[in-house]
Amino acid sequence: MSKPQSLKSGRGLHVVIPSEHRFVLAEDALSKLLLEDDVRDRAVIVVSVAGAFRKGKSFLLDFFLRYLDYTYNHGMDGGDWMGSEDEPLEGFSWRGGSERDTSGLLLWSQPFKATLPNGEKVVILLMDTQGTFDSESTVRDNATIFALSTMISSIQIYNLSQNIEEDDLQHLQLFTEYGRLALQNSVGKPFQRLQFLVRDWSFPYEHPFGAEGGQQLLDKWLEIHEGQHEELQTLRKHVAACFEQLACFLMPHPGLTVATNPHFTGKLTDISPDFKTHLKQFIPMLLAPEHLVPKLLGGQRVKARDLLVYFKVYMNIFNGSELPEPKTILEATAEANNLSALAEAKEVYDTLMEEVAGGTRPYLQPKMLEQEHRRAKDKALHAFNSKRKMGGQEIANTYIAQLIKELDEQYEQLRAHNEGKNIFKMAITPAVLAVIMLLGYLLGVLGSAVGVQTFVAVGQMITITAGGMLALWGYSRISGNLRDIAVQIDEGADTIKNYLTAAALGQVNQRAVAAAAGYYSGDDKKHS
Ligand SMILES: Nc1nc2c(ncn2[C@@H]2O[C@H](COP(=O)(O)OP(=O)(O)OP(=O)(O)O)[C@@H](O)[C@H]2O)c(=O)[nH]1
Ligand SMILES: [Mg+2]
Repeated sequence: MSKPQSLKSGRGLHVVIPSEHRFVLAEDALSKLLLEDDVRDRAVIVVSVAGAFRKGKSFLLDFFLRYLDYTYNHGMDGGDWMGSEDEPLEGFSWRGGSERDTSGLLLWSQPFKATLPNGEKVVILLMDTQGTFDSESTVRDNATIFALSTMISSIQIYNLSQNIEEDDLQHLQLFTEYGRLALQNSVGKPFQRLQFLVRDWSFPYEHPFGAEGGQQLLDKWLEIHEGQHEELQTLRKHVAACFEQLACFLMPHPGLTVATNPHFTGKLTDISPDFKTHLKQFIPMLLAPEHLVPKLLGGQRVKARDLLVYFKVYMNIFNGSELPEPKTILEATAEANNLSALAEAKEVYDTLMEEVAGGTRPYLQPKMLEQEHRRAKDKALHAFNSKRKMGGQEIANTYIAQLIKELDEQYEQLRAHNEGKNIFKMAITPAVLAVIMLLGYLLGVLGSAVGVQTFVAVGQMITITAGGMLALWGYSRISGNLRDIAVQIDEGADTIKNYLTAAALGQVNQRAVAAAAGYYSGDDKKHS
């Protein structure tokens, strides 16, 4: 048998390192740890502790280390694994104070080799995590660390202070949902065991310290009953659907020295006996050989060398651009408010425009249509602005810009649709072009009759050009291509039509004036 390793020679190995709100995998360190000869082919048990910062996570893990060292490095069983009364607590870095300590993810540099009751050789890895909700981390940072540690571990300990509260469950929902997205098409429940651990539990007269009281409290919290608001039900169903096993343990307060004395070094003498008693229950409950939970993915045991691959894949996903950005509750609510106001404003616009330019309405003069668009747009903007929204004007402004863009696009479509209704206009362009062709032809005939070749050439050119335009216009109208050119031809034909109409009317007027003048002069003669 190999010589037992000393805990003192181990250390917390930084395997996921934060860097400017992204996380970097320390691949070399992780490979060295997981690809070691007698480790790589063993199934892994990964025990992680996660939760809010400054709540004694690393401190707790150092007691895990003592138990694991005693049981698996020294092969001892049942005795006093906690160590001597005045030995400082060492291992993963922990300390008092209000500033966060742990960053990223750490694994203990010495994997503990264990044998399950069925003879299977496994390896236990302890994971310490960056606390959530410190002043430096974004929602995305918190979600990434929590989700990643939940995905990698077979037991995730959710470390809570004093009680389980609704927002603890809401954060759990947000973070596990983020992890579930990253796992994509996993079948069944995506994660294994979630162990709630309530620190400083102060109501043992309601639910006693330990696993039983914890289970009572957890059952109460996760209960779904009739009349409960749907939102609360969804949250509870989500938590239950994410984990294979859920459990809870209530820990007593460790005493004022632990909580407040800056010179406290972790000596057992300074810790309340109640706390130590419950640590002695809690830790073997998770780490004794018969309670170890090997890491499973897709129903298969994960070996240490596989874990390395999973780390790499997950890190790529979290650092990539596929996952949506997790948002603060305010951001998400503001977005929802603004989106619903935007939808209502669009409805106002659609209803007003439907009345004047809907499918069953006749063709409308473009100028009138534009006026109606302006009016409906103003009303829509007014509807958007008068709706109460969270998030302030700055966020609202981005949605106003989006609303204006969408309404203008809608107007463009209505305009094109309106043009399509103008049958008269559809007939004008080919008629004008046909008249021009005819005029060109007549000019050619006249030219050859009087023997002026220039007239013949100009006439032919006019006929050919007008014919070409007619063909192009027809092609565009049928195929929908070259719409700009067709619109220009329409405009040109319209101008020529107006000019010809004006000219013809001018002629008619002149004749009428002349006829009237003739009538009166004839009359005069008659009357004279
Ligand atoms: N009240 C109370 N304090 C505790 C408990 N366990 C440890 N502490 C104290 O909490 C402080 C923080 O301990 P850490 O283990 O560094 O806390 P952490 O959660 O790892 O903190 P971060 O790494 O910053 O997230 C230390 O002063 C511990 O003495 C507990 O059960 N209750
Ligand atoms: Mg810590």
